Amino acid sequence: MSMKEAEWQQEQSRVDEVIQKVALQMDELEKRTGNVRSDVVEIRKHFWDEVTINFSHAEDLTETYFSMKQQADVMSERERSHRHASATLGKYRRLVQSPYFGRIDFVEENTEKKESIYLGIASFMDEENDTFLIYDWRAPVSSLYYDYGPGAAQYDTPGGIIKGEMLLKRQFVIRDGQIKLLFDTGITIGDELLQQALSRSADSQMRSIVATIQKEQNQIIRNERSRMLIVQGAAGSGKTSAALQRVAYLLYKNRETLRADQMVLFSPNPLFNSYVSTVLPELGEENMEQTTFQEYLENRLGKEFELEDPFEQMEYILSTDPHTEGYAARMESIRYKSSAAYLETLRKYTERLETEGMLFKPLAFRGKEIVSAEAMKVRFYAMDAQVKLANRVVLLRDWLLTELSAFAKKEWNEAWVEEEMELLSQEDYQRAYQKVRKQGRNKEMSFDDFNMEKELLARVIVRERLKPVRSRIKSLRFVDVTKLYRQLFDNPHLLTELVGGSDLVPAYWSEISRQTTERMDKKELSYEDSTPYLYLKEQVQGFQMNTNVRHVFVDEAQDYSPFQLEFLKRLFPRGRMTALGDLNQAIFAHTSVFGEEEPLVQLFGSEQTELIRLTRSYRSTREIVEFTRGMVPGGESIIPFNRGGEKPQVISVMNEDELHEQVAMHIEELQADGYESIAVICKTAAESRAAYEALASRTPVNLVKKETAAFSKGTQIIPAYLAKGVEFDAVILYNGSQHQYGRENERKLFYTACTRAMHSLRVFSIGEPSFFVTTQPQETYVPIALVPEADPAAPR
Ligand SMILES: Nc1ncnc2c1ncn2[C@@H]1O[C@H](COP(=O)(O)OP(=O)(O)OP(=O)(O)O)[C@@H](O)[C@H]1O
Repeated sequence: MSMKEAEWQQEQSRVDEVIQKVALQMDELEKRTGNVRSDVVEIRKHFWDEVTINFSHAEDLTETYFSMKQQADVMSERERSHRHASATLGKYRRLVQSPYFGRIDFVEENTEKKESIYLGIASFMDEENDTFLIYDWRAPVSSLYYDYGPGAAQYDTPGGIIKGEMLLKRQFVIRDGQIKLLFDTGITIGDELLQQALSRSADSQMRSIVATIQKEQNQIIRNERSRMLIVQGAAGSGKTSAALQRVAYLLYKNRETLRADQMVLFSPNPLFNSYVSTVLPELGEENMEQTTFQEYLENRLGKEFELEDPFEQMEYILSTDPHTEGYAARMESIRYKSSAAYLETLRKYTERLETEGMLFKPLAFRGKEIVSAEAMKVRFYAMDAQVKLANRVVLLRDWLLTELSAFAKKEWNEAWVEEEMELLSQEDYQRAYQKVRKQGRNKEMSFDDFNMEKELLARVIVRERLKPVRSRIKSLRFVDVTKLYRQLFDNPHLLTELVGGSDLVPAYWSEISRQTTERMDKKELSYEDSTPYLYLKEQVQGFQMNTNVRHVFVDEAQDYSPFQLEFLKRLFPRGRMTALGDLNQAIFAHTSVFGEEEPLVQLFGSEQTELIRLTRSYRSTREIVEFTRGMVPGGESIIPFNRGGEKPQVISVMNEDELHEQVAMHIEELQADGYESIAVICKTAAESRAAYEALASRTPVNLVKKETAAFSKGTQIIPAYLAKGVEFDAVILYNGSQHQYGRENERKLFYTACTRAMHSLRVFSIGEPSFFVTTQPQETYVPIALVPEADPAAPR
């Protein structure tokens, strides 16, 4: 037996031994959870048997309360331990299949003892001698595996840095308890394993990457120093993967203090949420909260306005002829309203409102004015100017509530109240009467007194009718935020003054103003107006904050305006932020925060900010990276992971019919080659729909829309902006012609679409391909021109 075989056998016997021990503990735990489960069921069934119920006297009531509480506590404790045991069981089930993926032998400085550390997705302890048979990949010592090769090495622990020497670094692939692959490796996590991981077929769901985390990704995962961590990484460089492993790491490291619901991920679309939702459960952790910025806006403004979403905005930009009237103004409007300059304008505007210009809506009831807008204004500006705008609004609210009470008092004796009293239905009367009785009891009034009863009934009626006014006051709706925002567009002098001179007013301002007010008249807000509007609203009505959240992850951060990130910072004042993005995939027309690093760094200040760059691209084959990297500035620094495949094909056809015939043929060819996830990526939703209609009769395909919640199996037809963050085995770019992608501002969208491909990329075009393709070096792709077949009858 060779040395290698002997080692292999030794390792296999260790695997067998560990699995046996895990299985044993699993059995015990299963029995225990079974018991706890039946306990919980029993307690639920007999909950009321154990509770003493007696409502006759005050003491009995107290006893009943404590008796119920005790039962509820017992039950929730059992439920908690049941939940915990089920989670552990889930981990053990995974461990018996594949207990670990790595081993390091390490000798700590100044000691002679060599320790072999095996790494898996969860720790496992030998109960007989209290030693770890498997270390969790997130344990402090495990970072040695990701950061070093054999030689001098060190790792951080809560007690300080531990130095020593790594003697061995070994990797395993274990499936169903059998070692399938075993090798010793140097500094990087073996290319062989990574090759294996990356040559697999793309899934409709993302997978965890714990066995092959790269050194620079490990820095993202374990970073705990900075308040703001910016990750700028090429397409497919593992930003999303690193972010998700980071969530798992933080949950492990801070397991006593941090819960999954204290972390929130902002993702590009709902489809993406479902795509990444399996990674954390696979690692034995609960999913963090997931949302989109649009969902947040809807939640805050959806009742007041019909909000345009970012995809509708994209559709407009991409499918409208740039010569159309109003197009240039809209583009400028999007650019300006998403810029830091506009944020500054709004800041100045609110500063100005501190001394003048607040607008209020009068309070009225049955045609009578309770408080006029003017009176509110006078009262507002009579307050101490040092008090912040939003705080003054709260003071005004309190004053309005007292004014309302005074008004109500005067209404009690009005004729309409008497009339209503007479018209009260039996049911309403009873209800009002009950209320009166309740109040009467508190005030110890005699109900024989008819007049008193009448007066109380009148009060109830007035209070009921004034409810909408009261709720208007309480929710601060007496401030006319809509008009305050509109003023910026209704009054050209105001903007000139705020920006500091007419030469600084954005181009097309009068057209921008017309478009904005026209929309607002219809109770609509464009996507570019929603965040600024909400910002102004919060400046005057006070900020809503979420102090529960500790970590905010912003994926595809390049699609956020400086405005939006500023917003997220305010919204989560106790949260650290991890912003992951790729400037080259900034598909929106607005200014990107990743455009320059400066504004992003300024968000928390350079002291509290750290920037990590990822330049290795793992998703696509070397050929696809070599073809696509030339499309974007700085692309030459993108390093492909060395995994080969076919060169991208660029196929030109004559017309739509031919396009559909060819695309359908290629889908079938790719399927025959074993590719399971195939995407036909289109420019817009409109083009996707047309492609679907033409292709569905030729081959089975699914149409992905913005509402689609999860991918179904098979071939997807999808607009490029919804394919963000997602990947496919093979990508067919539906029509990458010069006609479709001839504008410079479509470059990033085109690049984003092409970089979704893992193994195969085919770009079709009706007629000449886009200049994004034809400007690439000839040797990076295979051009195929399908010209009409020559007529055999024609003379040669
Ligand atoms: N260390 C790794 N080991 C194995 N696979 C990896 C590793 N890092 C990244 N990958 C794989 O590379 C692919 C791209 O990763 P991911 O989606 O996280 O990249 P991204 O930077 O977010 O991409 P994009 O910006 O293009 O959306 C995924 O299939 C992921 O599993």
